[in-house]
Amino acid sequence: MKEKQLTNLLAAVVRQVATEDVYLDRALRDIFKDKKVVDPNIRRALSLYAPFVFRNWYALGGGSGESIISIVNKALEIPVERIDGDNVTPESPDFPQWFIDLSKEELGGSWEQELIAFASRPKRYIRTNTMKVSTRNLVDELRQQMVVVRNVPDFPDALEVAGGKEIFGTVPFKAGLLEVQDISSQQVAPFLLKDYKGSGLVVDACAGNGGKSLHIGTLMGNKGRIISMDLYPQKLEELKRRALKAGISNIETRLIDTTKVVKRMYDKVDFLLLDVPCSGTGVFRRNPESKLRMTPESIENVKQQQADILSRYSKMVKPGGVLVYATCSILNSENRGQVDAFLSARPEFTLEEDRAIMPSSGGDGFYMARLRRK
Ligand SMILES: C[S@@+](CC[C@H](N)C(=O)[O-])C[C@H]1O[C@@H](n2cnc3c(N)ncnc32)[C@H](O)[C@@H]1O
Repeated sequence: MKEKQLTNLLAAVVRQVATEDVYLDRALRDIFKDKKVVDPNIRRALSLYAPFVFRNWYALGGGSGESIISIVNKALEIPVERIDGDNVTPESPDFPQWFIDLSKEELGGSWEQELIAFASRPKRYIRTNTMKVSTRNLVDELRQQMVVVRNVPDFPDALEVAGGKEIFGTVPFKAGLLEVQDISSQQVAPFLLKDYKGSGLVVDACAGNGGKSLHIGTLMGNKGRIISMDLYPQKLEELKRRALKAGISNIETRLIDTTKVVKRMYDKVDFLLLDVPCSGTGVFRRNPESKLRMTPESIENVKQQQADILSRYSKMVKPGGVLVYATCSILNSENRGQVDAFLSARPEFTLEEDRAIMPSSGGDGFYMARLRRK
């Protein structure tokens, strides 16, 4: 009876994601709410099997005409303990052939190791909001809430969530004592502010919901000035809500509704972050369903946006100022390739340092480059 329920619910989630373009997180959240799935074993099984199906989509027959129910049945043949224990290492990467070819071209000899790394479950990380609490006290508070966390070597403000109660329901989360943020993404704000000495205008020009802006605000100790920009007002509204909750008050938001918004800032910015839209090829572990939607055209399209943003927004940087270009892609053509093309067109910038974090390191695939205007 329970098996039947699990099969039906899993098939419903997979169908929604595969055929209706719904995000996996969203489909799971909706099914937990709408269908009132109360049995904790079924909830747990669904949240393990649904991402597993998409991490192994092609191996299970997706993309070659197999029915959803047959894909789901094949996945459910694998015992839940194996999926939970992260023990399923595929023999080959689970991607369409065109992406495998592209990865060989872009990543060289390490392509297979990196694509296979996406088969494991993502680790979950949080960042202490040091404006409100020390990491040590946060660990105590989370333990009282039955959340199992461990310290992360070399990242004093980061914790890995190893199990226990779901973090979103806890008192420390509701009180804004922490942010959920991948360990790779946590490297960007310190990379941007490496030479920040307590003064200078900081702009996060592709700020989205504010993951990086909040970290920047925290590192600046709520002093100085950050302008967070984006094309979408609803994202900036969410950023403001999160900043309020986190107790960060040095962020000002600015909607890019005309080209003038950026032009007005030419030559004014000391630290500019361009966390540009990208293919998301570094975060397949977290969003395994995104490989079903990606096409060669969508990647080309996003590369044009990156080049355009780099070319126009870099004019905001003042002489002597810093520009950090970041993506959550593993493709060289979106990363160092973009930076090199930019540098040859704009010799007034020099590259100080760049860092490519690959998925085999355990976190999301990420790239960041710090350039300085002469
Ligand atoms: C990778 S996401 C940023 C994530 C965000 N920085 C964070 O840490 O949560 C890229 C963002 O760029 C925004 N965007 C896309 N095109 C843009 C443009 N031309 N100018 C500014 N923002 C843009 C998107 O709306 C999206 O929020």
